[in-house]
Amino acid sequence: MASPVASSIVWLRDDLRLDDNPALSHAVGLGLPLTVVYILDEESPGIRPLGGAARWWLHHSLTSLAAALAEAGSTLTLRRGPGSRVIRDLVAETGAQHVLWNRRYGGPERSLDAEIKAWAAENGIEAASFQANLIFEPWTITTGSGGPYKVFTPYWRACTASGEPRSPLDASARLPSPAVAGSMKQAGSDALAEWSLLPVSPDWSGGLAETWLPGEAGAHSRLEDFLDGPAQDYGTGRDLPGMEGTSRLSPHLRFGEISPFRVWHELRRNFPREATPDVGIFRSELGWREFCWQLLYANPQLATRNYRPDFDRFEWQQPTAAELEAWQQGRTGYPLVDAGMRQLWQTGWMHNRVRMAAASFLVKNLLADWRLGEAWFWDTLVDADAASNPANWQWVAGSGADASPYFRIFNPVTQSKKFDADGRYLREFIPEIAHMDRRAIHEPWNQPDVQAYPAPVVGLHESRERALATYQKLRKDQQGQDDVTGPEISG
Ligand SMILES: Cc1cc2nc3c(=O)[nH]c(=O)nc-3n(C[C@H](O)[C@H](O)[C@H](O)COP(=O)(O)OP(=O)(O)OC[C@H]3O[C@@H](n4cnc5c(N)ncnc54)[C@H](O)[C@@H]3O)c2cc1C
Repeated sequence: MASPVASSIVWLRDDLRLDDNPALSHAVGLGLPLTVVYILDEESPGIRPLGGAARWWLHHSLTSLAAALAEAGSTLTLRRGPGSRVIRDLVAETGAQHVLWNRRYGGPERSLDAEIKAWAAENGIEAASFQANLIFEPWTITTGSGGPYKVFTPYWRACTASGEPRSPLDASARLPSPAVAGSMKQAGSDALAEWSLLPVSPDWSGGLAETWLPGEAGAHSRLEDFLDGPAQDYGTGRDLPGMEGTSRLSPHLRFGEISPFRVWHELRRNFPREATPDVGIFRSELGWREFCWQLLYANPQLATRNYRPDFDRFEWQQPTAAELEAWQQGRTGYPLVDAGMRQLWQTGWMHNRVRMAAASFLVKNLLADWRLGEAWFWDTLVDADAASNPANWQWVAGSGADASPYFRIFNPVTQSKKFDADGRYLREFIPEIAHMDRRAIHEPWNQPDVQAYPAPVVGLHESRERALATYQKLRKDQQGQDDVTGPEISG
């Protein structure tokens, strides 16, 4: 049997793109036959299986990636199984001497990558990793004492003071071919359909398909639309759920269909005079994404453990099945919460301001453990992100880093009047109350013609008092103090 010629493997993970993909660029530089693989790994220890909406996204994103690779003269190999076993198999099958990937930052993923690197070193194979998905890698931004930041503002100041991020790398029009006839085998691939990533019975994905175009082209067109419009007025527009005031790049960033370096530099190119306040605010939102990842890097258990251990004794209440269902299905009787939860179910996405209000309602008005909400979002968000989801849930719950203080209880009625004054967002998602005028729609229980819409599952006043009393008990237990400190803020 002819010995295989040298070749390389690029293992794509959360970087489903050709543009600004340093691992792919490195492979192009090597010029060797190239196997590009995506591994569906639901077996390696600690890897969190994707939720339903993310599986839907992944299916379509891989379809789009495969087409882009084919256009560049390559192919996408799909394999399922534990990452380390699959990579070893592929190396054996193709004779690859280089295994290349862009770095991930979650605990189990890092262990897996380290294991493969060690195995590669023992076997004389080059395993090289690259920076692609975070602009500021967690270990590069540390406090004076060398630890991770716990507060966003100084963290972001340190990031932005650390120099201009590198320029993005353009995609190569041509990738090395995947096989060399006669000497190197082309790796066999699973068929995407075998992975059953799409929902079947029932197929709940119609609203997702109407809303999104997963893949690199969809990501770039979202960015262009944003730069041409909402970016100019982001500081105000981002708070108004009834209009498209934000970028909606989150699922594209989650799956790495667009590089944060590309987003950063496109902002620079479009707004050359140093940032209007709106651009600065948008950039700092990208910073929150980076901050969440550095939190996860330092706290791999962020989705299961309180960041602040004092919250371990917080007396969350198990919501009744009816309460939890009402929240999940958008039937709490509070229009802003319900519109958000219905938007989530229909489109796989929810506006940030409404995420905060809906999350606050669950953890404060219903007094449910934040992990219940985090798990629901994990299953239903197309942008469900291993760092941003738990970090934001803990932020709302008060148990997280730089968190909103527990006594900050969003009032869904005040929020709705303030940020959706004319009720446009509420009308879009709650047909039962769409006929009400802009004053009535925020408090439909005061209206005579509201039969089709549920009555509130809890009273805002009592549930707020209960939440504050529970928090006060925690503080008392821990500090021997009587008082709940801090001002009362209701939205
Ligand atoms: C309870 C809760 C759960 C959340 N779960 C997720 C999640 O799983 N995945 C996720 O990407 N975001 C999450 N967020 C943050 C935020 O709501 C979304 O990133 C944002 O709504 C996405 O819309 P956009 O792309 O239009 O954002 P834009 O306003 O256009 O912001 C641009 C980008 O900045 C990042 N970003 C903005 N706000 C935040 C933030 N608070 N934390 C981290 N990154 C941010 C996102 O990558 C976003 O795409 C959550 C927020 C809350 C309150």
